Amino acid sequence: MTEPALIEIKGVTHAYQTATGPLPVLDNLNVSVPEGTFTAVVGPSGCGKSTLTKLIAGLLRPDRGEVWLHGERVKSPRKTVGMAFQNPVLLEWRTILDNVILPLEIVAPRMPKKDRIKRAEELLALVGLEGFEDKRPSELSGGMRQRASLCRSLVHKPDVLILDEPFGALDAFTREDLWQTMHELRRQEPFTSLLITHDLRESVYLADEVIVLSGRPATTQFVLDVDLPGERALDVLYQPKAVDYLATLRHQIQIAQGRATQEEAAQ
Ligand SMILES: Nc1ncnc2c1ncn2[C@@H]1O[C@H](COP(=O)(O)OP(=O)(O)OP(=O)(O)O)[C@@H](O)[C@H]1O
Repeated sequence: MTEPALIEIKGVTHAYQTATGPLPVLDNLNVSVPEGTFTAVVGPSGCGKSTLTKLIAGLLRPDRGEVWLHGERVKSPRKTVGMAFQNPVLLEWRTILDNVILPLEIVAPRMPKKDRIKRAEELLALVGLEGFEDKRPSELSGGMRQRASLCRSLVHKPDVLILDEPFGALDAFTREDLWQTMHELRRQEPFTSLLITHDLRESVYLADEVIVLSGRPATTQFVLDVDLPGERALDVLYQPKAVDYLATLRHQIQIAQGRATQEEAAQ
């Protein structure tokens, strides 16, 4: 028997209740993320990508269908999910180290303080923030704050790391640095991740599989298996295979936006 995937979205349908009536956002969506893999989700703006992350984290309940995490049905917020967003929301009254430690205070209150500090310091060193432990968030650049936020989302070793456009607000060079940091983090402490992004290059560089969602209400329109080496240098994006992937994804997004057809994509 094959192991169930770590994240299983089975036939999920969801609508928001608005003043003008229900707004259908997800329609019979099926997504499966095996343990240890990195899945990226792309799709037109407003199609329901963030809604999907809230369902996985247990912050929303689907109208129909089921969300499973590690063999358990998700019915309420989960401590075993780490999340990082476009805006890192670090607490200014805490140092960088204390910001990173915060999830351990909630999830592992009995963990000795020295162990919490050691764990946070190790992660900060891994993302290149050694020496910045005692700084306040406002003393760091945007890219450094996002690195600290990644440490905070991983400090309690969550089953799954959900990344909702975490690099979207960064300049292109900082973003590429962070992509490499993600590969390094994954190598040092493997985790299962679901990344929401608008950046197709980012999806191909980071993910093992890219899921293209259709326009709202979203369903799975296309799945790309990224057959590139696990350890990727940035130049991989200029190799013919990656360039083909990017062209395919661009076309699929145009289809999702209603600007092209599957027949045109096949030509
Ligand atoms: N709490 C809410 N109540 C009502 N409508 C909502 C709510 N949250 C999101 N929506 C609407 O649901 C739709 C999907 O939103 P969602 O944030 O999931 O899309 P998205 O694909 O992540 O968007 P983007 O790519 O622009 O970040 C949007 O039209 C949004 O306006």
